[in-house]
Amino acid sequence: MRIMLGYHNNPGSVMLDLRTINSITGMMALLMAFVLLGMRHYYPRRIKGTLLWALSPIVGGCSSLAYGLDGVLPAALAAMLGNALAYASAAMNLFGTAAFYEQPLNGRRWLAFTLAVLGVIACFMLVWPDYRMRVLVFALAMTVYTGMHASLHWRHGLSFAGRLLAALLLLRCLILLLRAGSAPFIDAADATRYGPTLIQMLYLSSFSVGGMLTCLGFVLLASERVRAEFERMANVDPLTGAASRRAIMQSLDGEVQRWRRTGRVFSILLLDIDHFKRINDRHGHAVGDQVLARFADSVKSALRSIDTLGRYGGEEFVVLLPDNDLQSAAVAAERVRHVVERQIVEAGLPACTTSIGCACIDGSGPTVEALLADADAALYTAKHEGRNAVRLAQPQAEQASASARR
Ligand SMILES: Nc1nc2c(ncn2[C@@H]2O[C@H](COP(=O)(O)OP(=O)(O)OP(=O)(O)O)[C@@H](O)[C@H]2O)c(=O)[nH]1
Repeated sequence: MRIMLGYHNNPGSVMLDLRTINSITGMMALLMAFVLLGMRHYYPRRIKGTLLWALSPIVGGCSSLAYGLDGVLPAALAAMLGNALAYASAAMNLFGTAAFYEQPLNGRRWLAFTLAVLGVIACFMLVWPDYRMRVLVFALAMTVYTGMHASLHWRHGLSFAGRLLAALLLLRCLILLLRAGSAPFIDAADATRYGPTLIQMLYLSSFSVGGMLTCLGFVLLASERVRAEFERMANVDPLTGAASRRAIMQSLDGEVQRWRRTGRVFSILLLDIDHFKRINDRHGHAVGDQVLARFADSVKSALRSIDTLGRYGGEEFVVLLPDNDLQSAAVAAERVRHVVERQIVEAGLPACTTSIGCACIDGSGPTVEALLADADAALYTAKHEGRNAVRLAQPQAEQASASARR
């Protein structure tokens, strides 16, 4: 089937031919590449692969240029250079994606594969000149690259952008297979890069329009990751891995709402490392940081998976214990106190203990602030009575009569 893409015999109309469309989309892909290059300066360092993604369309553009040097350079050299750069561009996309999802890929194996493919294409160019075989081998090898790339996005990109990229790349695979399947029927005498057949048009568009959409997908994917990363940074304390103060306060608020709706009680523990200032003063701030991180790990190891540890500030932490009354919270607190005391020494860090105040929503006021104030009062008692101890909040009526007695 042959199609005509543009007619210029009507002087009033402006029609674009395939070459123009390719040039425009190629330029847009380059623009996306520069957007990615610019954006990556603002990405957290943990986001990998974006440099390779940004370089890929640039190398792809060089590949098109190299094909266009036919006539300036010997035809075989221009074609081989174009092919090599096209594979380099595909490899950059593939390895960029592998780095983004932190999936290992064997670079040597892919290099060997690419060199073998280029060797075979060179043979069909110089030893047994056969344009159809060159098209077949090039398209099949590119299908392998694109298929692997699509499968990475399919398996690891569970977001909208990941799925979009997987679908785009699968479509490109299909077009490449069509191109490979049609290779034996190409009219070799008439074979030009911009030949006007439908498959040729789809094939070239899969590189130009498809390349531009892939770049757009990369920008979306990276933006999604940046948003998730910032959310994680806002919700997780970087030193200890515990929930940030903002996140734990949100969890406490949610738990109070749940209690109001369902009546299911919960308790909190307020923990404070004893004489932490001394550890800093004697061993230095860096060791103090290690103690804090180890402390958080130890507390987490003594909790259930549904409990949440949050850093309240400095060396003070809060634990949310869903479905716990005050007595079971006290049992959990004793377990935490023992585990912390043992594990920090076992880790080779300066010995330290913790004081813990427990409060239950049932015995406290019906707000997060009242609950924290009760736990704080219990913690104060634990500190006051010699530290390394667990104390329970007194029900408010008892507190009132106790302060009246004082
Ligand atoms: N290394 C380190 N120290 C911190 C951090 N945040 C707070 N601190 C230190 O924690 C210490 C808290 O000291 P204090 O509030 O006097 O309490 P303490 O020495 O633990 O005494 P008690 O609570 O009464 O047992 C201060 O020296 C803070 O500088 C941190 O992120 N890293």
